[in-house]
This record gives sequence, structure tokens and C-alpha cells, in this order.
Amino acid sequence: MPARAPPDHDPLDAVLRPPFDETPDEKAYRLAQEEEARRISAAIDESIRQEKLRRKKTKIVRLLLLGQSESGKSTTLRQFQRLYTPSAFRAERHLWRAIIQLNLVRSVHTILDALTDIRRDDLAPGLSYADTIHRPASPYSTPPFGSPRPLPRIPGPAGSTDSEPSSPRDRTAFAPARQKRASDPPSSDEVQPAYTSEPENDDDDPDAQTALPPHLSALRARLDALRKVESLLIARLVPPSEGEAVELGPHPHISEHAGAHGNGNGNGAYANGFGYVNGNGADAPPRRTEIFVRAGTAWKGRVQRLRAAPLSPTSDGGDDAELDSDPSAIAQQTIHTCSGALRALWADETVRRVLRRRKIRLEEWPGLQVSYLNDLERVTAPKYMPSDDDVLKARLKTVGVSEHRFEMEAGTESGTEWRIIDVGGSRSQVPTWVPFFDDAIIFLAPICAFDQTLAEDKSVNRLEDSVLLWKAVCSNKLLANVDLVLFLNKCDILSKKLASGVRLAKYVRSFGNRTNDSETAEKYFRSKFSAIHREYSPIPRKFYGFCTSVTDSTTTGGILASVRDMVVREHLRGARLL
Ligand SMILES: Nc1nc2c(ncn2[C@@H]2O[C@H](COP(=O)(O)OP(=O)(O)OP(=O)(O)O)[C@@H](O)[C@H]2O)c(=O)[nH]1
Ligand SMILES: [Mg+2]
Repeated sequence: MPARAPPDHDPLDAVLRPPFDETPDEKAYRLAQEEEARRISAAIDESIRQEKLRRKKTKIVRLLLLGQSESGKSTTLRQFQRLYTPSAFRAERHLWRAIIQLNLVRSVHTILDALTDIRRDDLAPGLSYADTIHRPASPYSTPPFGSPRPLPRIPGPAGSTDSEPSSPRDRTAFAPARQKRASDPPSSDEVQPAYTSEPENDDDDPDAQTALPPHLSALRARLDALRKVESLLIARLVPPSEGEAVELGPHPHISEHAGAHGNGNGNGAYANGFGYVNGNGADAPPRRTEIFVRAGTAWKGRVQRLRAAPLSPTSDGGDDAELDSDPSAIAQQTIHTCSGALRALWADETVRRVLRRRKIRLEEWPGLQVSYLNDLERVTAPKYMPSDDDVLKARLKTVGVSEHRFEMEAGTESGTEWRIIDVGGSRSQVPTWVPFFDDAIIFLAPICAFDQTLAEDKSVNRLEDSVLLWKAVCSNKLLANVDLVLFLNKCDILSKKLASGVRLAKYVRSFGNRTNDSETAEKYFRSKFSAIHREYSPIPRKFYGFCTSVTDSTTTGGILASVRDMVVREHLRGARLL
């Protein structure tokens, strides 16, 4: 088609040209309009320019938290939130009450489960075998706990055993030890069941299984109400429709035998309580799951909605109204009525002896928190509201990956947007880490776990697992330019464990005959992890290593400030702004 000849006039000019018969008033009006349009246009241009400038100036720092399950990732994230967005952190404290209640009641149930195996030697001084059978009539007393059939000996919890590991995989990567010493306690395999149906024949056997003393039976009966609290809280946090309370395997530390003989008072709540998945049929031992939420804040929304649910028409808006609308308030009231029994249970010498003998260290059991038991008066108060520290210690397993964005509320970094990525740490979730390589990674290795195995795979030693993950992260080529910060975490538990006599060299042979104290152990672990970092990093990079107890706000504040400064500095250097 031939090109059309250009018009002999400007078509726009024709449209925009003022009318030829324009009056002076009309002209003035038109000019004012044009001026206003020019002003608006200039203002828009300026705001676009400012926005571009602001975006250029906004610093976005991405930080990924890595480490095996229960290493302390979510706790570290909460420490960041507490330190740098304190008002948002405080505003959410009430939402954590339900989690804390759940941690508390589950701790209590773990203790009660442990009492299914009680030996004569566990009885506190002053209690004799006779005390366990001549029980006073009490509205709370329960039938004798002992069973006429022989009970198998219940081994100590898999995750906190101090007995010899059973396979080479149980050993750590740091040259594990294997020799059994004469002084070591016999392993569960070597000890034959001690119980007989004729307890009188065992009068001299301190290891003979015996019935629960009446005062503990009474306490257990009184605490039975907490089973319902547990169900209520699980139902509240994990709506069955969402199917989130899936089984993640048996509770790692509850022996398969623990509840197989019932709980002594004929109550079947263990086996079918809401939230415990027991897929093995009615007679099979109960299995406990660790409660978890999918990554993100959906559970907080659920708790918030329940709190804000409309009150029943009969409520008067007072305390009863709160009970109508907030399941956590109902739970708190029940916990409060059990306060005396809870304190008596936790203070009981026989209970302590059983926990000690079975090597149950509650602080190392997933989903439990011993600090709430140590502060029962406050935690069981009717109007209890969690403190900052309580929130930091609450345990809620993460499944999935979530990104938490926040801007520092104060300080020199105010205005910097932080994106902290928290991922679930159990083995099945490790592949989800891969796409997240960022400005910096905080890798958490819980070094107290040298004598524990993974909840999801009991053949794998937890320290060995951490070492392997650390090697994988250090050697990953995609992460070659990422700053790695190592937190050798749970040093507080390490210190208590070594002080209680657990020998590190028994599990980590290369520790040799160094002094068995936390300072020496921390130094040793630090040098080992640092060597791996040096050896496996594709290109040389600086090693940042800290010994931490991330539940401890006093020490963690300073460490996170150092990490923040380092990350920001490196980030700016990376962006060539320094
Ligand atoms: N005593 C003590 N407890 C800790 C420490 N760090 C974490 N914890 C506790 O260990 C448990 C697990 O911590 P989380 O932060 O939930 O662990 P996580 O790495 O997020 O675990 P997943 O979500 O399963 O991947 C919680 O009960 C914490 O309170 C520590 O340094 N000392
Ligand atoms: Mg987590």
C-alpha cells in the first residue's frame, strides 16, 4: 500500500488551539486550568522521583535460619522480634498463652506417664512398700497401680539416653567412643524384668517394680482434668478440618510400653484423646505426636478469632463472658484449680527420683518446657498472661517455610526491612531449604544433643546430624558468597548436663581426656565446626561463631546485635554502599 502523504497541518495543534471566538474571561479560565494541570503533573513526577529514591535507600536484609529440628530457629526469630519490634512482639503475647498451657499440660502428662514404671528404690525416704499398698480411703484414690502380670522394663527415653548407643550411626562424626566401662549402668537389654506378681518376694530388691504411693495416685486423679484441657487446646489450635495434627511419628521420648498397661485408674484418655493419633487399634500402645503448625501466622489468626467470638446472649461481659468466648480462659481456670496438685507433683521427691532414674530431662523433650513447671505459682494464676521470657520459651514445632518481614522500630537500622526466613528443621523438610540462599545464614547446632537421637530417625545421633548439615551448608556452591553465622546453641543445657556427670568423651571419643566442663566442650566444638567451615567452603570466607543459649534474653541480645551489625555491614559492602 502506498504511503499516505503527511497532513499539511498538525492535527494536535488543531485540537488544542484555543477557539477563535474565545472571550477574555474564557481565556483566563483556560489558562488557569492549564496551569493547574501543569502543577498536578509536576507533583506526580516529584512523588514518583521520591518513591524511586526511597526504594533505592530502603535496605532489605534477608536472613535465613537453618538447623535441625529443635535447634532453636523459631526461638531466635522471636528474639529478633522481641529486640527490634518490641511493640508488635508485646501485642501478640496473649496469643501465646494457649501454647504455653499446652506445653505445661503435656509436661505434666509426660511426668504422669513416667510414673507408670516405679521401682522400690524410687520411693522417697520414709515411704515404704507398705505405703504403696495400704492406701487411705480418699475420694481421689485409685486402684493399686501394679499389674499381676510381669511388666517389661521400660527403657529410658530414646532422645535423652545416657546408655551406650546401639549402632555406629548413633555415634558422632567426631570419632565416637564404644567401650563399655565397668562403672557404666547396665543397658536396658542386660537387665531382666524385675517385677514379679509376688512383690513380697522382692522385699530386698530395690529395683523391683512397685505400686504408685497413694498420695501420687491421688494427685494423678486430681490432674486428670488436664487431659480435657489438652484436648481443648489442640482442638483450638489445630482445627480437625485442616488436618494439621498429622502424626510425625511416635512421641520420641515416650516408651512404646509407657501407656500400654493403662494409666492405673482405668481411664482410657491416653489412647484416644483428641490430638493423639493412634493408628494401631484400640489395644496398641498409644502414640503421641508433637503439635505443630504450618509456617506462617494462621494459628495466631485462629486464636484471635476465637477470642473475639461473639459472647453468648446470657453473658454479662464480666469474667464469665471471657470464659464463654475464650477457650484459653477455660483452660486457665482448670489449670488454676489444679495448681496445688501440680505444685505437689513437681515438688515430690519420688517423682524426681523416677525422672532421674529414667533419665528424663524435660527441657530436652520436644513440646515441653520445664521453666513453666519451675514457676507454677505464676503460670497457674487465674489471670496469667505470658511474659516476654515465657513467649521465648514456648515450643511450637514449625512445618514449612515462612518469611517474617519487619522494620526495626528504633535505632540506627530503623527503616531497614528485615526478612527472616524460618524453616521447619525435621529431615523431611530439609529439601525445602534449597531455594533460600540469602544475604546471611544463621546455622544453629544444639551442642547439648551429643547424647540424643533424632525424633524422626532414632538411628541418627543429633550431633552427627548437625555436623553433616553444617558440612553440606559450608560446601554448597550456591552459598559460597553467603555469610555463615554459627550458633552453637543450648549451651545452658550442655553446662547442666556435663555438671550432672554425663561424660562427653563417652559419646565423642575425640574429646579425649579433656576436662568435662562446658567451657572446654564449647571451645572444642567451636574449633571442630570452624575447621569444617575452613575446609569445606568453596572460597575462603570469615567464620562467625557464637556459643549461645537463645532462650536467655540477656546474653542473646548482645549476640544478635553483633550479627545484625555484621550482616548489615556485609550487605552494604555487597551493594557497594560501603
Ligand atoms: N534451655 C534452652 N532451650 C532452648 C534453647 N534454644 C531453644 N530452646 C528450646 O528448644 C525448643 C525448640 O526450639 P525451637 O526454636 O522451636 O526449635 P526449631 O529449630 O524452630 O525447631 P523446628 O520448628 O522443629 O524446626 C523450644 O522449647 C525452645 O524453648 C536454648 O538455648 N536453651
Ligand atoms: Mg521452628
